[in-house]
Amino acid sequence: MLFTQTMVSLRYYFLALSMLLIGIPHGAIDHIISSRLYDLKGSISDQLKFYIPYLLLMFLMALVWILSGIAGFILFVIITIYHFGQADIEHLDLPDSSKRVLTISRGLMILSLVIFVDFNYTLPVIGEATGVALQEIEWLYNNSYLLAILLGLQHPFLMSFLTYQNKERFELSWWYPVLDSIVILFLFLFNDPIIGFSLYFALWHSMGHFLEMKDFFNKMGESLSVWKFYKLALPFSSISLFGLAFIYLINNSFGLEEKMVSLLFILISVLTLPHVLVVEKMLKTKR
Ligand SMILES: CC1=C(/C=C/C(C)=C/C=C/C(C)=C/C=O)C(C)(C)CCC1
Ligand SMILES: [Fe+2]
Repeated sequence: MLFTQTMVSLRYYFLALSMLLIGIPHGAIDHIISSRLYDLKGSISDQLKFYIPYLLLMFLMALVWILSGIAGFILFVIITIYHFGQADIEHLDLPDSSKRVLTISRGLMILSLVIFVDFNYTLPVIGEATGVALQEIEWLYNNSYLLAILLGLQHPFLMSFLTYQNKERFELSWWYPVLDSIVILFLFLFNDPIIGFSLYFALWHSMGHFLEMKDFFNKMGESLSVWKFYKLALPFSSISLFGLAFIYLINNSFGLEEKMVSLLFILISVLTLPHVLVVEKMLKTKR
């Protein structure tokens, strides 16, 4: 119990550390990836070819949130499911149809676990962001833990089924991805959602992305060491961190935890839309 309480009191440090070490940097080299993808040089017109669409997409996402919290949230749910699923499933040697199923199933598992394992905490946060008091929808509230378990369990099941069916492609290790999906399920079921999310975001999502980027650089005849990665990510990571610190300070003086987390949540989603499209293009090009 004491251990759990200590962990919960430290959860925002966990989240900050995970975002600082890799969550933010993994998106902060989108401009470098794009310059390789679209063969952009240092000229102003080439730079604008990246920044205008990228910023426009961020603006668009912010606009959706402003116009309708629920529309912003639904769009974000779709993007997150796809992006989390894709980043984890892409490297598996499976037929495209199985990959598509597993991408959705994986993203659905992770997002549902984040949202439903501790709905007393997350539903008010989402309620604050969307303006819809989800925590007052009785059916949802009463069945949250069941939803977490069902939407969580479907993934290891589908994964076992589809990897076993293709086991000749994996030789002895068809069950590795199954084990991996069970580890994630347990990671979330027995943890605070913020801690579960931080660990998943740093150790699976961002790490997987880093390896894909490294691979992408190699295919382009360049290298990407950890050191080079951080150096390239430094400018935009610093900007994001200053922004976050600023919001944190402002909110702290008004002091409302739900408001702060929900704002963080909206910001993540604004940054995520263009990022997802860059990653999508990178993965398609790599094939
Ligand atoms: C619901 C919810 C959260 C979910 C965050 C998500 C789902 C982030 C997705 C990020 C992506 C897709 C990044 C891509 O690189 C938080 C912030 C943990 C706080 C508690 C409520
Ligand atoms: Fe990502």
